[in-house]
Amino acid sequence: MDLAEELASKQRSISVAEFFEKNKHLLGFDSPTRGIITTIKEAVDNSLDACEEAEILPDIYVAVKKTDRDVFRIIVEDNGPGITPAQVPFVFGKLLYGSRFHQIRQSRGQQGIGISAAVLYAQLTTGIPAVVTSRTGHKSPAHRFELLIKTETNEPEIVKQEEIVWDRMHGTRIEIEFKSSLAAKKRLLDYLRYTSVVNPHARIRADIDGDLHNFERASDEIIVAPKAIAPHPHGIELGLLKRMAALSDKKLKEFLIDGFSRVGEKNADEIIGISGLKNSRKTSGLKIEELKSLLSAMQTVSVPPPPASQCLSPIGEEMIIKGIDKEFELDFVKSRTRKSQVYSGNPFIIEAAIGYGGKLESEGSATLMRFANRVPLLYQQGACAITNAVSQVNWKSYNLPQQGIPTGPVMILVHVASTNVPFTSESKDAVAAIDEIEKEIVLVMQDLGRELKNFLSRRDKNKQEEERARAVCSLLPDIAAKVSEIVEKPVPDVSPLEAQIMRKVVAKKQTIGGIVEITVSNHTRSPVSVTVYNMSEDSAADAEPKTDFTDVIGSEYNKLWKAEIEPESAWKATYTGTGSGTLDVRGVDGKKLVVVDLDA
Ligand SMILES: Nc1ncnc2c1ncn2[C@@H]1O[C@H](COP(=O)(O)OP(=O)(O)OP(=O)(O)O)[C@@H](O)[C@H]1O
Repeated sequence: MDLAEELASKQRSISVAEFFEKNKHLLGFDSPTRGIITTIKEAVDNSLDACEEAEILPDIYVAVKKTDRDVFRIIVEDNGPGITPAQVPFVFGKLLYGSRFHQIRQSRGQQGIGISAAVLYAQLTTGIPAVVTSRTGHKSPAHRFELLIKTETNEPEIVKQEEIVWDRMHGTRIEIEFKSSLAAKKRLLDYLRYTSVVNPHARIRADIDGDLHNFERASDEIIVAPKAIAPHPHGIELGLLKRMAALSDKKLKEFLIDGFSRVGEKNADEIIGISGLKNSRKTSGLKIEELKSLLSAMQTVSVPPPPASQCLSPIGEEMIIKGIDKEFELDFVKSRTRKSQVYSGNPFIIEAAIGYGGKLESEGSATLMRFANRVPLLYQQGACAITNAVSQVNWKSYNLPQQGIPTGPVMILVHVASTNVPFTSESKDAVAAIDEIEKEIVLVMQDLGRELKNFLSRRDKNKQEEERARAVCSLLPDIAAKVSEIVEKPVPDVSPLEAQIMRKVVAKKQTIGGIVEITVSNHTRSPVSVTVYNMSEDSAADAEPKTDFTDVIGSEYNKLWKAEIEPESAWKATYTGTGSGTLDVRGVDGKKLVVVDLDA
């Protein structure tokens, strides 16, 4: 046998499951430790996507339980729409099977590979079948499956299937067991926390080997999944055009108008004119050279950008702040959602936030939170376009030291939302270097950098003022003593004067529609509690908080008005009140600091 024949005898096709079994690192299963995070990430992404599609507020339960020395059971359960029993084996037991691959819209999952890769990993390391329970509504029973993947054929193997009684009305629960370790527990918790920041509508409860964590929702606003759009003429490649043309029975002009986003009569005529083709041609009969001319004409003609508002779902500035506020304590935070842009025909939106101070580490690099389609990116930070763009900014001009990314108590969040996030690999760890995306990130960082600089200089000015006030106050008792000695009067109590100098309380009143707005700026180092009194009946000195305010404040009475004000921060509240009132600020010890008459 000659060499060619010998080689030929060894040739055989490779199933996709076999390929990924060997190349599991490509899907984020490069180490047992990482396996846990990747599995939870894939399952939680699916749960959030499914809840959005069904317009349900997500309630997700995540558990990691040690079952043996190095075997862990991962459980993810959601209250989503469930999966029909006919689909369950394929969703979890076949790679490259999913509902999103062919749709042009923002979604977390794309390739139909994520969760089945986790099933494959489990069968590789422990051989234990994945257990899936799913129910599609109260009228249908729940089904429980034990599943494996036939690697040679990439087909599901149903080890067991039964109808069971499940106390959930609808939802899906997956249980996967594989060899791993909890060495990356911190990263896992970061993943859950970051997921909660960019999905403030989701409630996530986690039991990490007995350690319970609750990530509450900060918003009851249901997120509606964006709508799929047709491909944009500037974002299409020859292969897809060839397939679309072959499958269509339309004439050229109709094919262009119906098959592509933003192509109207005028653009279609222009494209056909430039391509040199006849409008009467049916696209299924176009030859490869003709398709090439058509493609080139499609990319030459100027067509409005794809309808981003339809197919993208940015988080929004307010929601980003809500998400950050519920998970981090910061002195300052600002966010931005940029206008949509396009790269190679794919629409994208950049959102970002910058936070400072609070409980952030004052040493070392800033906390950089990278997200793509509301999913945190946890690995390959150095290889990501987000990191590169953040490092390109000259942070020193915003008074921040930097070593690549800024250093100090800074938190930076960047979210890339797109119908086609250009990841560097299938494991979706890092965003590829696309000029248009990097440019947008640099711009948003510069904008937020200016905001942070303003905050820092305001804070420094306040600090200076406070130091001056402290210096004056330290002299007051001596001055009072000296003056009393001269005028031969008893030494007066200077503490109210000290209080006035040290504590700046600003009360703003706007009586439009009976709403009074109060702003309290506390420049003391000690926390203060704030109480509002209605002074129409009682005297300022010994008035009790009036219950007529509790109507407005409700059960939040204590929580809201006893709120601690961080040094150097402003505090704002709105309440409805008609009578004249005073604002009484007391120290934690109950000592009256200052009373401001709201009518003054
Ligand atoms: N919890 C769930 N609830 C409802 N449907 C689900 C759930 N999990 C998965 N699915 C369905 O199964 C399909 C396949 O999921 P899978 O994780 O394999 O791929 P994907 O999320 O589409 O893409 P990716 O490979 O990028 O993660 C999804 O497209 C979705 O239609």
